[in-house]
Amino acid sequence: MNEIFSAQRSVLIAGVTIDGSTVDIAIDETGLIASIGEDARKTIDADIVIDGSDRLAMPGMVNTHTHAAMTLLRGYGDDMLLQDWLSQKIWPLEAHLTGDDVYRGTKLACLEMIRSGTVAFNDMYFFMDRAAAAVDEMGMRATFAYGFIDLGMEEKREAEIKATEALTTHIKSLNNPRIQAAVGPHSIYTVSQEGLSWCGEYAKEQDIGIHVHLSETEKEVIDCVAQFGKRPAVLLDECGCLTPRTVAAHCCWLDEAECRLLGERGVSASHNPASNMKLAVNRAMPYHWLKQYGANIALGTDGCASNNNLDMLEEMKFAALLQKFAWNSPTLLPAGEAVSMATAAGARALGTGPGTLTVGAPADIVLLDARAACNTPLFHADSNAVYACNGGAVMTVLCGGRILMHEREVPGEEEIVSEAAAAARSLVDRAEQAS
Ligand SMILES: C[C@H]1O[C@@H](n2cnc3c(N)ncnc32)[C@H](O)[C@@H]1O
Ligand SMILES: [Zn+2]
Repeated sequence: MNEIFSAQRSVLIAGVTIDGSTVDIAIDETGLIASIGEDARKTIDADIVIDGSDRLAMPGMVNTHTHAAMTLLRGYGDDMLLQDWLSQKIWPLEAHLTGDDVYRGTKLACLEMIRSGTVAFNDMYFFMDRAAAAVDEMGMRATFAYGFIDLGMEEKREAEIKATEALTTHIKSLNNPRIQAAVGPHSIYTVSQEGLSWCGEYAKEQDIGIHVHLSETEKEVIDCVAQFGKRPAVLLDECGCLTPRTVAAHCCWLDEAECRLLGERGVSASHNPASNMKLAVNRAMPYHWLKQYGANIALGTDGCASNNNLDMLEEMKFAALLQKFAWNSPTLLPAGEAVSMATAAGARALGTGPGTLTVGAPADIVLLDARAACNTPLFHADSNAVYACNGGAVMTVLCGGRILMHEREVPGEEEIVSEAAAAARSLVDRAEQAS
């Protein structure tokens, strides 16, 4: 059994169901889908054969907004207002984080994501070299941005610039096609205009993406208009931070003109419905406007302290339900669109491929249990995936043709869990001793 996890080999998924038809998926040793069809098994002499009977194949999911190592803060502070939650609970604890904590927390996050069908994620946090090491070991894809926060102080800005440059240099030196760097200005309320402009220019110069929080709360918009006389998306745009490689998380309080601006700039909006409802930001991302103006609308969970898990199957349901409820329209964001947000749109946001099960695409593939209660009866696979199932229905996960989980087994799981639990305990102890 363990052999199947070890190395990159050619793989045949035999007799699996896609869109109601039974097909084979052949994956070559470079990790690409070589053929899909009734006779795909004849096209390769596969090293590994996965039995696809009783399995539904879907593209691997992409979580476009995470703070992965915040798994260690799961349940540490709940049921609070965003500003209080960040300033009273989260930031004081994060002040004690170490690189080892981030490594262990990110391993736990990867484990959780793999177990619920996610193959790639867009991360903003600290000690990102250690997060990258965790992702490399787990075999996933990720984009890493150092969370740039200067609070308007020039001295701090210099330090954040150095940290951003160091991370970019480090990630580029890894030369790992699964791991990318991005620039991570935290938000317009934690980064000065000088800082934002530096981020925009640096991303352009380095030819990398931008990962930012945008219009999460009404307070962010009101304060921005009072201070700068313009709305947050306009400010970001003037600082060069709205690009086709920008992922803007939340986007709850955008007005129609800002949605048009995001569409014009080709920005990806990451919808984070569970976090938004938990922190009661009190407005749902205007999906209809973003769609109308052609923004790429993807999906994310946010960190585990505001969700409190990383299950993208659950997140699809939250997205579909929140949009319908908030905009009073049961036809808004149907199941098929929710699946596209979690797969193709996410892959487009991070540039990891088409995010579809097509010949030539990276073999980022999830196999769901067709026999699970949540998949019974099976009238519409997308409907069950979005409205009935959660990550527990995920049986097998491949990323770039490599098998990361098979029949719900992930190598090293027990150790990852126990080390993360110990790291979380020790982090809280250190913070409490210091206070
Ligand atoms: C990268 C930084 O972003 C913080 N962070 C985590 N969740 C949110 C959120 N919903 N809104 C704003 N910031 C957040 C992390 O706690 C870290 O300090
Ligand atoms: Zn966030």
